[in-house]
Amino acid sequence: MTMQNEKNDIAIRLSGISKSWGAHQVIKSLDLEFERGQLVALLGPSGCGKSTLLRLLAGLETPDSGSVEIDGKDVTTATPSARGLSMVFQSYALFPHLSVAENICFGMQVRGVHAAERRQRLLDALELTNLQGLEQRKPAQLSGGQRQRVALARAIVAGHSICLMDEPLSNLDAKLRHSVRHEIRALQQRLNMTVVYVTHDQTEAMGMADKIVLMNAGSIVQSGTPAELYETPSSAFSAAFIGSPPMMLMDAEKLPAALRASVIPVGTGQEKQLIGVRPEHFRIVAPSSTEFFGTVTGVEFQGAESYIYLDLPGGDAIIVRSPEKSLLKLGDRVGLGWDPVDAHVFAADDGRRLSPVPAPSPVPAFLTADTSNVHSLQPRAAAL
Ligand SMILES: Nc1ncnc2c1ncn2[C@@H]1O[C@H](COP(=O)(O)OP(=O)(O)OP(=O)(O)O)[C@@H](O)[C@H]1O
Repeated sequence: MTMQNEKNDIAIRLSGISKSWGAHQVIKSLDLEFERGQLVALLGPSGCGKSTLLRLLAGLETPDSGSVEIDGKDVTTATPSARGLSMVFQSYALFPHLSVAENICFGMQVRGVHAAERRQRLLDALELTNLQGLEQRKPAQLSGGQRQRVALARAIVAGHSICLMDEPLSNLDAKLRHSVRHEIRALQQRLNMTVVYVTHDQTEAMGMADKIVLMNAGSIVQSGTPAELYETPSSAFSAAFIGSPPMMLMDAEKLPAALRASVIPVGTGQEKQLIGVRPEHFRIVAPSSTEFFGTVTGVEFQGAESYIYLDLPGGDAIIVRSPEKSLLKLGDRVGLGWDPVDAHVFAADDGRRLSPVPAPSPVPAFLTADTSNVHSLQPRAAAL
């Protein structure tokens, strides 16, 4: 890849961005790049600075220091309209007195886009967002999901390749959230848009994003693909934030010595540690085969799996995810174990990861397999 291409693949670059409100530093000297055509989720707990970061990107706030580059141009002090971005907010921000079509076309009209061009873009956006037939309705006559699709259509007709979204699904009920989430992802991929997507919902980020930027208290805690964050959390914070239920963190001192010794990395035995295991990686075994036990405090049947709530002798409580319908009852005592490769060790004081980062697993054979037969199938498929 040439230097020129490398530069072109970065849609947005933030360098040393800081922002304070009074004495409260909300964004702490942050560096971040957004690759073109990716959906990147800014994820983190309430108040960690996600929306502020998005507003700095949009030009709705100015950073105290650092720079914002879009498509290789410094836009740190540029107005929102000069940045060539579209935005979708949780509140939809639709004009109540305008119809769906008028809401979608409003920005184009203001910018003086020719009527025929406006009409064509409107028709395309209505089709992409599945809003045909609703053009004349007012926002009050639409469901929440339809209103959010109008907001999406408005972002699409703007024709910008970068779209910023701030919790666009949080006003929708759980079922609708799932379907609109799927629609947003499909649209983003179809139009090859660069989307920066703010959410505090890790399921949403895991399900939609090419990359997750996990934030806490104004800093980036970890960034990577959803699988990287899930499989190799860099800190106890990442481990406990990602996953539903998240990784279970147990005080290492309260676990049987043999179990502890099987996972603690050499040379780190002096400090207090937490051992993390994902709920699906616990094994329920016969009590006679282990020194590690738990007492059942609840069982939740979820259809495809069961969650078993257990109290551990040291006082920790854990959730075990079982792929079967569990027959365990309250008060049952069960033996527990895990495969050492599925345990993660963190420092108890600052939460940093102590266990080594495993080498990336080899690319599965089916992804590198000879694809000549795929090509040979194409003419046949075309003939059908
Ligand atoms: N205009 C403002 N004036 C003063 N403080 C502000 C302002 N905007 C945001 N803050 C503060 O900055 C911090 C970060 O806010 P921000 O909205 O970026 O967080 P967030 O991660 O998006 O949270 P949420 O998920 O709750 O929206 C919060 O403590 C908030 O109170």
